[in-house]
Amino acid sequence: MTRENEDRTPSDAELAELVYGNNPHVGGGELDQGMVQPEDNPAPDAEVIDAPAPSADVAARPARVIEHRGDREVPVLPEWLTSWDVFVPAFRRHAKFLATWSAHHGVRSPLYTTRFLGRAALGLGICTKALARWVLDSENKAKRAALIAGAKGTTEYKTLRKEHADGVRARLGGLAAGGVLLGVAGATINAQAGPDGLTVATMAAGAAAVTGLGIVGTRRVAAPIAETRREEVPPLTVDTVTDALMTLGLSGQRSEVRKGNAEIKILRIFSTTGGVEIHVDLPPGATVADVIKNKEKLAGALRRPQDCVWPEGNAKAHPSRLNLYIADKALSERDLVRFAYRNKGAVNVFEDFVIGEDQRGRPVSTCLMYNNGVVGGLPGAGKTFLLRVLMLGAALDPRTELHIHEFKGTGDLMPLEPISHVCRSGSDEDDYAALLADLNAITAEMNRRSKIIRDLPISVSAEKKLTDDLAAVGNPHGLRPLLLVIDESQLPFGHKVIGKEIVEKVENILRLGRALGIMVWLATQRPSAEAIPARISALLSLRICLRVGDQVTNDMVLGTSAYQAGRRATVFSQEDKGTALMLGEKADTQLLRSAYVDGILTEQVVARARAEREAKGLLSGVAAGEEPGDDDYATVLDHLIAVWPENDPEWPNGKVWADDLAERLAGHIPALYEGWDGSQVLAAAKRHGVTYVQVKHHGQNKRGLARTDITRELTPTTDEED
Ligand SMILES: Nc1ncnc2c1ncn2[C@@H]1O[C@H](COP(=O)(O)OP(=O)(O)OP(=O)(O)O)[C@@H](O)[C@H]1O
Repeated sequence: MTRENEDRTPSDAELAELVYGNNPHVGGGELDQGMVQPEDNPAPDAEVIDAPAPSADVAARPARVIEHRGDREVPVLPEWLTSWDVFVPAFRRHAKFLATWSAHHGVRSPLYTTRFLGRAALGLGICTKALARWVLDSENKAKRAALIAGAKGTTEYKTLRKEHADGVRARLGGLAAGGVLLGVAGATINAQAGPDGLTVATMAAGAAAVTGLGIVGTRRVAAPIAETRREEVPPLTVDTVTDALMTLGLSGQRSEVRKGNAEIKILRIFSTTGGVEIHVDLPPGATVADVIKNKEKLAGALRRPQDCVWPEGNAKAHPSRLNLYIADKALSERDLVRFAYRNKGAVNVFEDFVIGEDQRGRPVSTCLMYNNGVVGGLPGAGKTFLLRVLMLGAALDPRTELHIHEFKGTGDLMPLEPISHVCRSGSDEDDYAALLADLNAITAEMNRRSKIIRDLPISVSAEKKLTDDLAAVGNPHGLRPLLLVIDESQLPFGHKVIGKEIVEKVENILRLGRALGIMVWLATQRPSAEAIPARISALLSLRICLRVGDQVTNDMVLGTSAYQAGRRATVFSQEDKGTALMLGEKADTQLLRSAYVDGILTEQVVARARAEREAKGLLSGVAAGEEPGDDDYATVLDHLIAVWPENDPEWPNGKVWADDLAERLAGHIPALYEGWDGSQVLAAAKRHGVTYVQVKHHGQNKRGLARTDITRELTPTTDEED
């Protein structure tokens, strides 16, 4: 629709008024980045369709575009002079180059000297020959010979010969005079400065002569004296970077056109911590995502390993502003990342804490509270180490209650037992049962918290969630942050008997526990649909993907189409241990090199954390000796015998229905067996080699177990006794 008052094209003055409004800071001709330049964009000839009429109100407001004028400040000093972080690495890099360059050529200097003397000898030959030719006027020899041949027998012949002889004599005289002059100069120096002065002067003249002759000889040979190492890596100049970006065919919809490439603008190239940074404006139509997708090609074109080339966007500028960071060292060649809290420092789980660094060595932080997460990666990629970093962060907030279930069975997380409420390692039936029991307990705690928080007045709990203040040490409701960690989650989730129930319970905790201060972290080496069922995956807000083998696994951890979008943890090599892509903390994926925390350091930090918990009376569960630790190796068979007397009067034939046994177990250790039915008891017994039997009782025939089968299984064989 065309409005009445827009039937005519606005004049330049009107356009300027529209754009500037009455902004006192913007002068008449000061249109800048993002603004319409009247001379560049003459008023359109066509009708303006549906353009809003400038109401007095709008015209009075400065146009929105003015807010995006860009940075008009010009840095006074270069960054390396104002930033210690930039200066030190740049200085180190140059000093290292100078030192290695000097050593390289110093070692070869005898070779260079010999080569130069050889070339000086060649130069001497060249100069002597040239002098002889000058004295004998060899240049004109052919011309002279022709003249002389033509004038043979005439007086002119004699004249010509005489002229030549005179010329030669004169030049010889000149040479002799030069010699005499040299002699006189020598005698004068001798008289003035003595024999030592003469020696010095002779040597200086000799050195000058040898240098001169060497230069003459070198010019003839046309090969450099010094051996320069051919640079494998081209320097980062405007041309090399532009050429490399050109290979990506950025704005070309049709690759043969690529006209936008002409508009790649390199804005700055400068040294920064650990490398070089390049700011680029990509051609219109291309975005940083296009470059990130083609990182591999770009690295190839820059002749650098992929993990040295890090393209990033600059959200503050515009989607086509590329900040390209080229690291000096590949990730795997860098030093291990130190744990920021190794010796001192506390963590508040409601705030960010440092878990590692990124490709530029900048600290990477995360906040555990109100987040649930997953760590995925191939075996040996560094999952357990990463989990340890997260758990130590939680441990250093003495309020946090740790519930650790590690199903790999290697005890990697057991160093955290002294501060944990629950800490188990292994994948026996009782470990699965213990997880289920713990999930039940956490669910009960979750329900308790939800009631407490619901009943709190708004003035105390405005957001109706567990806050830092509500969880303060000594709060009357016993509210504490709670961290549940399940390492190798594919095992309990895939458990034939109780797997489904575990998944349901975890899903429920993920869904409702977040706001109530319950944080869940899963780790798996097989991030398949079984390891992280879709309903659970959808509830995980932080995703950390270490090295994975294929696109499917990559996308399981980082989300659908992550691989397509260039977020590829498949590019990490075996050496990139502890290096991951992290999604969730920022709008886009972040690279994370996690801090290196081995068993010894874990123990040290745990000792510190335990001391603080002890001092504040915050030890609970296994750490406080309230629950059996994981050195209780009893299995379901031991528990069955405990509830099954040898001569059970009710079951005289030594066989009992499974349902009855389930009830007895639940009464004996409710934390483990609460809610079990007969089939779970039979499945658990089967894992320990005891199969079911049919049991007739009171006229009914049901599945059950025979006590003798259990005792046989529990009796050590002769070999074991040995
Ligand atoms: N952040 C790190 N920096 C350097 N090296 C690391 C880092 N994290 C782990 N590593 C190295 O990688 C090895 C394997 O780590 P980890 O045990 O965490 O792997 P994993 O993925 O849990 O393996 P698996 O799935 O087999 O249990 C460690 O022994 C350690 O040497």
